[in-house]
Amino acid sequence: MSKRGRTLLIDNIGELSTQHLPDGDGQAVLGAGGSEAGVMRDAAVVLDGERIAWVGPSSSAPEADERFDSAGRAVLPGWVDSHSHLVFAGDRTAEFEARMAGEAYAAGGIGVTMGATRAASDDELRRLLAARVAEAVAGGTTYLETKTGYGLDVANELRSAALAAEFVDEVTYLGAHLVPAGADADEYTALVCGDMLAAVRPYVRWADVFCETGAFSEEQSRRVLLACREAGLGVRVHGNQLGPGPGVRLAVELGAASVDHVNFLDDADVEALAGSWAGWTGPASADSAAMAGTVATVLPACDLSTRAPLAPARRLIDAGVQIAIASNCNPGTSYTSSVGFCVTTAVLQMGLSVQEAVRAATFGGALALRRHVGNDVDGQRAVGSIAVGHRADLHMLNAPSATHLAYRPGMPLTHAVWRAGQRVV
Ligand SMILES: N=CN[C@@H](CCC(=O)O)C(=O)O
Ligand SMILES: [Zn+2]
Repeated sequence: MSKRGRTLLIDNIGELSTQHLPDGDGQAVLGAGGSEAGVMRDAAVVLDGERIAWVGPSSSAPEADERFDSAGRAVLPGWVDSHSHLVFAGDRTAEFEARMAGEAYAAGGIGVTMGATRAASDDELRRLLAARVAEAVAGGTTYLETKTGYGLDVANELRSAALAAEFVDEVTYLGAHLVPAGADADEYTALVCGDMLAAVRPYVRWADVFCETGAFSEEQSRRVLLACREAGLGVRVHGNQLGPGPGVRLAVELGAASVDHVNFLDDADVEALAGSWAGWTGPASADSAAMAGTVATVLPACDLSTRAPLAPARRLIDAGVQIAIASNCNPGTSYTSSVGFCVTTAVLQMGLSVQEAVRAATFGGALALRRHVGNDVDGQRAVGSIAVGHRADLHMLNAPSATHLAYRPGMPLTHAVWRAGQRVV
């Protein structure tokens, strides 16, 4: 084994959920009940600096500089949280209480957080961001996306993007989150496509649009997504959250990497999403990122917190759609960064097997961010699965199997976390 960094052998792993399924997408196998593709028993992993250097049976593991005895615990890839909104100040407890008393969620609450965020100093936002990222890591998240979207003018969207880039792995431009009160919708859309986009562009890899009644129409959303794509950003969509609508079909039409929420889907939406995956031959093929379709990202904590019908994750998987599970951490609809809680809910309430849910929150998130492949390409390694050459992002549970995530809901099962080879929990 090459000695590029200090090596660490993690052995006696009772159950290793690699989520590495090179011969196909694996979802059908995982859903078949009992079969566990991508899972090894009595396994070991060797980390070499930031990368995974070896994966195999514990009994034949090579020696390393240091050793960590897992004592039979389960190990998964670190969570890949592909959808969050962490750049904000203030909270919306009163809105949440009103919702629990029967009021429906509406997009307008975003304006409340916009006001608090604009009023906060850079240092205050930095402190809040650092605390939120630390909470996510403590729960096993090792790769994190976050969005702008509570600035909603050029200066504050730029500030949000720049601050986010200091703290997270991927930043998404969400100037098209809400038309600020008093602004003309078409003029604001033009700003989002023009000066605002130019300002944030150096800090962001993605653009997103809230395509929903009360936010941005199909036509406005298309304009924003096309302008952002033209500027070299990958695109994604908040769609079909509050009711049936054009979000999913627009996302597929424009080759979005993901459409997120997907609570209200008709047959045509599911067919469009499935069709986007028709030419995909799985994670191992050379053109795996280029051929990937539109991931449907489900947000179980948001569904519970807004009392929305749960997104039809089971139906999507059965139709051949690749799904992700993410936290959607934000002050309005989902004030939690616990991906573990989302996985638990997906198993208990959405009909996913444990390995399907773990896969969606690891490999699925990576796929939604197009980081599921790559071996030091552009300085990036694959995340979301455990295989040689991938980034050494591991989540060890204080439990013998991932099943305990659902079997022991709400328990603090995170025992240790390595991010890019560094022990962070
Ligand atoms: N739906 C749009 N955006 C957020 C909610 C934002 C808010 O209410 O502050 C979401 O993903 O749920
Ligand atoms: Zn969101």
